[in-house]
Amino acid sequence: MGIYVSLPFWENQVVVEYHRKRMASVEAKKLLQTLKGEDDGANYILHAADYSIDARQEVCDCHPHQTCFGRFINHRANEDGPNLKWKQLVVVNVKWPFLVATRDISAGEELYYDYGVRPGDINEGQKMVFLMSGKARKRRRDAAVAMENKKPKEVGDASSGNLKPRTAMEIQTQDDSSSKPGVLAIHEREAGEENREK
Ligand SMILES: C[S@@+](CC[C@H](N)C(=O)[O-])C[C@H]1O[C@@H](n2cnc3c(N)ncnc32)[C@H](O)[C@@H]1O
Repeated sequence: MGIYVSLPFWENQVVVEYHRKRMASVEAKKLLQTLKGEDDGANYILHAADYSIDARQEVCDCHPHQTCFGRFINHRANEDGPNLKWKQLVVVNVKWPFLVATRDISAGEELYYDYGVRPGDINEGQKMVFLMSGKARKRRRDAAVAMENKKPKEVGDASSGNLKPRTAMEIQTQDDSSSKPGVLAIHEREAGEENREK
């Protein structure tokens, strides 16, 4: 589940309070030792400087009939452009964590903030499968294509086991009648040779 907004927000506007049970960070750290996996809700605990908010439960004693929307907001790392960041605001002399828009947010957008965790380092041994943002997916695709373009292609007669690595190859459909239809062959393009595919 994630949170999608039905109204627009503008940059720096407070979107939601991360409100639930407040506890000292020392206490939260002890609690984390007892939580084994993400099913225990460890990722619903937000750590501020000297206090933490335990939002494992949907409701809290002071708001027994209201859910905390902040606890449903998913993670997106800062480099992938989350649209929220958390900020402490003082309410009646007490600091509380709020989620504030990092840019204008349009109605219909999903909310994200950076939990400050990275694959491999979440709460010592706990696992979180990281969803990839569209941008991160594109970066990975582009990197794969760049790698593929750099890689020397191997050519030759596979049946004889006589594969010769070559670079700067052109791959086109086999047009030799003696070969099986549809099999790909690799032809080295001579300088000035016409492109046989055209
Ligand atoms: C604070 S909750 C966020 C709301 C959660 N999606 C839900 O439905 O209750 C944190 C949990 O959401 C999931 N989550 C949040 N961001 C994620 C991401 N970028 N990739 C994968 N799972 C994510 C993980 O299961 C994590 O333990």
